[in-house]
Amino acid sequence: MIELFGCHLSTSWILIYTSLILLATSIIKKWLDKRSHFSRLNIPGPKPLPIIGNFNLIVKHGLAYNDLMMIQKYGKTLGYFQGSTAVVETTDLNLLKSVLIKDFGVFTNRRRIEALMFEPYDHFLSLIQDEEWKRIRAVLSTSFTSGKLKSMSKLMMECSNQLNNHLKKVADQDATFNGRDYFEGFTLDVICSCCFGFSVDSINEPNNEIIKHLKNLFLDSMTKDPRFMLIILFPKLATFLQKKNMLELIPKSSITFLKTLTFTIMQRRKDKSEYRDDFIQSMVEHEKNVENNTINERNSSDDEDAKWNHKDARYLKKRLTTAEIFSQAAMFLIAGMETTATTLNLIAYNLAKHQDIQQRLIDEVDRVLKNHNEEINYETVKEMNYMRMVIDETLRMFPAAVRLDRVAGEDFEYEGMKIEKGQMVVVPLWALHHDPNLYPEPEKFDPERFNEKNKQKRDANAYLPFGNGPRNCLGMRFAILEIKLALANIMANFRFETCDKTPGKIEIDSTGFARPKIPVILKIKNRF
Ligand code: HEM
Repeated sequence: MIELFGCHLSTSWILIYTSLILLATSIIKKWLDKRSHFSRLNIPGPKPLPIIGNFNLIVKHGLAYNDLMMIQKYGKTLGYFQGSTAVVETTDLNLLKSVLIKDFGVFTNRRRIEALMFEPYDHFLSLIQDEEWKRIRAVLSTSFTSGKLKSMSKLMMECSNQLNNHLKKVADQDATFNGRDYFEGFTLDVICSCCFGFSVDSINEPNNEIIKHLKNLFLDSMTKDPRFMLIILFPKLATFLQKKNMLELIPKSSITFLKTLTFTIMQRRKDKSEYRDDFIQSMVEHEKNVENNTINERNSSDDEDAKWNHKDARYLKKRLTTAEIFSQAAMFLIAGMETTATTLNLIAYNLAKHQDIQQRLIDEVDRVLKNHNEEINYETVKEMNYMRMVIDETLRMFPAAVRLDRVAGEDFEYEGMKIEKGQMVVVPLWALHHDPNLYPEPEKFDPERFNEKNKQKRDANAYLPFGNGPRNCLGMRFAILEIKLALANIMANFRFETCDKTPGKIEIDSTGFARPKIPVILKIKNRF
């Protein structure tokens, strides 16, 4: 027993008090460091709170709207704290050019989230770094050439016909429908067919075992799932819990099931008992080319093949392991299903609200198809230029991923601001696409912003729905093709209309995707 300020305290109480004082001192010290962090680097921004940094702003306004408000308040480049993580955010077009293209050597990687480094996330193209990323991206890019996309377009059309059958039932009953359910069904079918190597009609088969396991691969984002919030706010704690098996993010049974399925499909392709024009087939063929030493720099190449893809033969001479291939198929599902479905959903909304624009699109589809025997395919949708303007403007208003990021691999100076090695740089796509200096009346749906003349006038980094530079979206041309085929097929048969449940204005939720806060309910009418 010790006497302190007239009180008798046991040794254990003294230990507890001392620990609390040390903890409080450490929190205050970290907070003071955080408060001066960005002013030291000459970067403006809001002052952080202890522990949560500026996360309260994100919770209050939502990720996308908060980005927009902060850019308006602090200028085109600012710094803030997302929990314990320091973030520099920019819509400065010159800095964007440096980060995404010119100084790609410095900004090669995205933020690495250690807690996510378990199977299948550990090999995700979007999360891996440096040499591993270069090797895997080079091999994967052989699956997204014009020739491969043309072959996959036939599989996409099968799924689009399935979607039309479902929409026809809605139209025949003069019913309303929730676009998200239908378009997610379609994009899930497309990824299963083109990337995992099997056909499915997920709207008709919601209890299909494979579909259930595939859906388990999704981590609901940011503010919805407390586990994800833990990863973002306290990455070190999340990593510790994950390594101790105290934080299960994806059921192990689903990982084992899907991995076995991929192995089986690959085996069938290798022993030639099955052939399909899909991603798995591309990977099996690549493996054969490596074994036979028949790799050329681009197995199939034309001017349209993505300009950023690595052509380095060193990387192309490597094959991917089956675990790596499974990982990429899972990544395509996560990167490609919701993004593409949301885009289709919001195109449908924009068209229902703007009947004049929808009519112009229908006229284009009818004209092109009339010239080509009514066939919707890889070539005919290429001629639908107005459709591309409608898609581009929808992705401007609602970029499916509302931000992207890079991490500085070394110290970097820009106009007196210092971006330190290890610093995460975020590009807030929503804020960029709603900048009234780049897009007057940003809330207005106006496809003319994307006619050739207007496009020429704009800086290439003012429009980034798929990112830019060597680390841009690998599936960009896949997604645009998928959307065009589905939209052409829909417009050839139906027309979207609003109903009394259609939202007057779209607001998005705080998840980091352009997910409408309330369901987009529409009507669909038969054209004939
Ligand atoms: C409308 C649909 C889509 C949108 C808006 C979209 C958007 C994006 C964005 C913004 C990025 C980050 C780019 C950057 O950091 O510069 C990205 C990365 C990526 N996307 Fe997409 N995406 C879409 C569809 C798809 C599809 C269908 C696939 C696959 C089939 C896909 C595969 C990927 C991959 C693999 C990456 C990571 C690339 C890398 O790190 O090298 N995406 N996407």
